[in-house]
Amino acid sequence: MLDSSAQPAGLVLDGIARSYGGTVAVADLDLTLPAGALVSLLGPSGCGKTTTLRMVAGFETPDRGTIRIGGQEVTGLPPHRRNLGMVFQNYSLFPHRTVAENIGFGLRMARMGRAGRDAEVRRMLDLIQLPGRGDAYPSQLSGGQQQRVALARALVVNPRVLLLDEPLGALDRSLRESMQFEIRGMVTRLGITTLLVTHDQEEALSMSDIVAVMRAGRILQTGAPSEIYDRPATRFVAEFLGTANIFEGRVAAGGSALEIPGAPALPFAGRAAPGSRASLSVRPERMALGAGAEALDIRLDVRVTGAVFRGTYAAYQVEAPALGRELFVYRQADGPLGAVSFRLGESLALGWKAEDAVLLAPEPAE
Ligand SMILES: Nc1ncnc2c1ncn2[C@@H]1O[C@H](COP(=O)(O)OP(=O)(O)OP(=O)(O)O)[C@@H](O)[C@H]1O
Repeated sequence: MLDSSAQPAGLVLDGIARSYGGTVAVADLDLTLPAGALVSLLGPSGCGKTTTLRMVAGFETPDRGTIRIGGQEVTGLPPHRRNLGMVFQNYSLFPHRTVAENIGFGLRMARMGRAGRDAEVRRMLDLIQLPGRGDAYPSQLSGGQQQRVALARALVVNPRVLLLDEPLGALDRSLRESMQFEIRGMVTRLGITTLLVTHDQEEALSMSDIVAVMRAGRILQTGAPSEIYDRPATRFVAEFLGTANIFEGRVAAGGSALEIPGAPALPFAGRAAPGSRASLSVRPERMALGAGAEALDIRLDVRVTGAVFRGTYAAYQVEAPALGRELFVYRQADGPLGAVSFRLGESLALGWKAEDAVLLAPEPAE
C-alpha cells in the first residue's frame, strides 16, 4: 500500500498573516491540503478568504508565515513561477479570441509549438465536453460553457494547484448545481490539489473533501463536510452551515445534560464542567414530531405555529412552552413528496436523541 505520509502535502499554509493598516485580514492561518484533495475556505464576506487565496497565488505577500507547494517553499516567488491554475468569478475570457486560442494561451506563453498546442487544446475540449467548439467565440457560449473554458485554460498548463475563487458565483442555480458535479468530477479525475473559496455553504459541502470555516481572519473548524455539518464546533459554524436550534443553559451535576429553568434537562453527547454555562446545537432534521418522538431521549410538548412545503421535506416551526421559544423541525416526506402532514395549532410531542445534541465551544474572540 502507498504510504501517504511519504508524499508531501499538495499545499501547506503555515502561520500566514496579512494586515492592511489596522485591519487584520488574515490572522496566523494554518491549513494543509493533502495532495489531490479539494479543500474549501468557507466564510462570510470580509472574513479573509480572498486575501488567503491571493497570498497562495502570489498577488499578495504575507506579513509572516510560509506557503509550500508539494514540499517546496514558494512564499517569496512571483505568481508566474508558482505553476498554479486559477479560475475567478470575474476572470473573464479574452472576448476577441476563439475558445481554442483562450485555452492555448498559457501554452503559447510557455512557447509550446503549434502542433503540440493544438493537441493539448483538443484534449482539454474533450475534458470539458465541448469537442469541436474550438473555433467559437466566448460570446457564442453559455455562462456555464464559458466557465468550463476558463477551467480548461487554467488546467492546460498542468498546474500543481488549482485555485477557484467563487467560480460559480455568476451562474444561475440549476447551472451551478451541474457545474458543482462537473468540477468535482474533473478534480477527482485529474487528481489536482484544489483550493476553493466560497461563501456558499451548499457549494462547499457538496464539492469538498475538506471544508475550513473562516471568520474574522481565522479558521474556526476544519473537517470533512459531514463532520462540520453534524458536529459544528461553535455556534457560528452551526448557523453558517444551515439552520440550527441552539439551547443555552447551565451544565447539570453529572456533566452531560443542560439545565434551562422551567424545562426538562437536555442530555447531550460528551461532557462539560458541571455548573458552567454551555450551548447545544440540534439540527432540525434530527428532531422528530408526533409518533416518531415517543421513544427518544428528549421529549417536549409543542404546538405547530408554522408549516411550509419544501419539495422533498416539510419545514415546521413549533412553540415549546417549557422553553418559552420556537424551534425548527424538518420532516422527510413519508407519503407524497414533502407534504405537510401536521396542521397549524396542532399539539404534538417533539423529540431528539442525546447524541444529536452537539455541545458547542465558546466563540474565539475576534
Ligand atoms: N487591498 C486591501 N486594502 C485594504 N483592506 C483590504 C484589502 N484587501 C482586503 N482588505 C480587507 O481585509 C478583510 C478581508 O478581505 P477579503 O477580501 O480577504 O475577504 P473575503 O472573505 O474574501 O470577502 P469577500 O467574499 O467579500 O471577497 C476585509 O476587511 C477587507 O476590507
